[in-house]
Amino acid sequence: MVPIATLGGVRRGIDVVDDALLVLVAARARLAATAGRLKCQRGVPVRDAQREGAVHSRGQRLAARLGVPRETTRALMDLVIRDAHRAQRGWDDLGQGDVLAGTGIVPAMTTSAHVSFRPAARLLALVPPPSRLAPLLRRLPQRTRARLLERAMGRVLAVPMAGPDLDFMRDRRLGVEVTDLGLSWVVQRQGDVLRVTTDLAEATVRGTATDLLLLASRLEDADTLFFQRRLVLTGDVELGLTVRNLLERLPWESVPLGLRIGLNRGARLARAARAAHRGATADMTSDRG
Ligand SMILES: C=C(O[C@@H]1C=C(C(=O)O)C=C[C@H]1O)C(=O)O
Repeated sequence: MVPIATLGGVRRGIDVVDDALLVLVAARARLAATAGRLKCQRGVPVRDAQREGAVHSRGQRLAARLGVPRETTRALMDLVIRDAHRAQRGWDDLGQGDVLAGTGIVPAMTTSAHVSFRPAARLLALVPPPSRLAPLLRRLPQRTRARLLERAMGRVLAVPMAGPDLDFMRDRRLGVEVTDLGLSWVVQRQGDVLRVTTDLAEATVRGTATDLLLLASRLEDADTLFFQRRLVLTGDVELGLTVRNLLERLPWESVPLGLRIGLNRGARLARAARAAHRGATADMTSDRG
């Protein structure tokens, strides 16, 4: 029998998620401190019940799509809003923004609580790069990984599959290789579904997890990614070019909204984390130099 994921492996996954949660909570508090400073400078009250209501509603809308219970969402949003108030303490106590406005007097907190993008970049640099997640993913049995990819492709490509766009994929074998995760699959259209097979690929799309996610979420277009060679096609040229053309004109609006939002946020986070990692590496190099 194929072993199911181990408890130790699952717990390492939970640790990664917990780390990411705390990084996001810290980033939110810093942004809230900046919002507090800006409101104080403009002379408007730091607390804003209307905005808090909107924050709760947005959270509930996304939670409903993701299947997160209402109560969990309510409690979580309450907690982070309370944390924002804590981060804004000082601006709130001044409560005299309108008095200070126009006087040229800048409260001391402007400098101490000032939030630049560098601390945000430092926080993002804590998000584990895909290469650190690779061992975790590789622990999943091959069959589970294959089913996950089949389900993801099934959802993203449901509409083009129903039309003629993907007819060319019938009985053709396309490889997908995620270089930094050390993972690869060969996909074949069988009937009206895409299946992962153990046969050799005729053509392969290769790229990092972040670049493939940027492609899937449409934050960067296929043309740019291939032109800059961040995505590379190898093997059967004709099949490769057909796939490339298809990627360029995939009907993005046909992807379910919840999935589009999830992909978009995931891709943005991955891109920002990658930029932060590169920045951190550059910093370390220049510190040494
Ligand atoms: C961060 C802000 O300040 C406060 C904190 C909020 C939050 O945590 O979302 C929302 C409204 C304000 O009470 C803001 O006005 O955006």
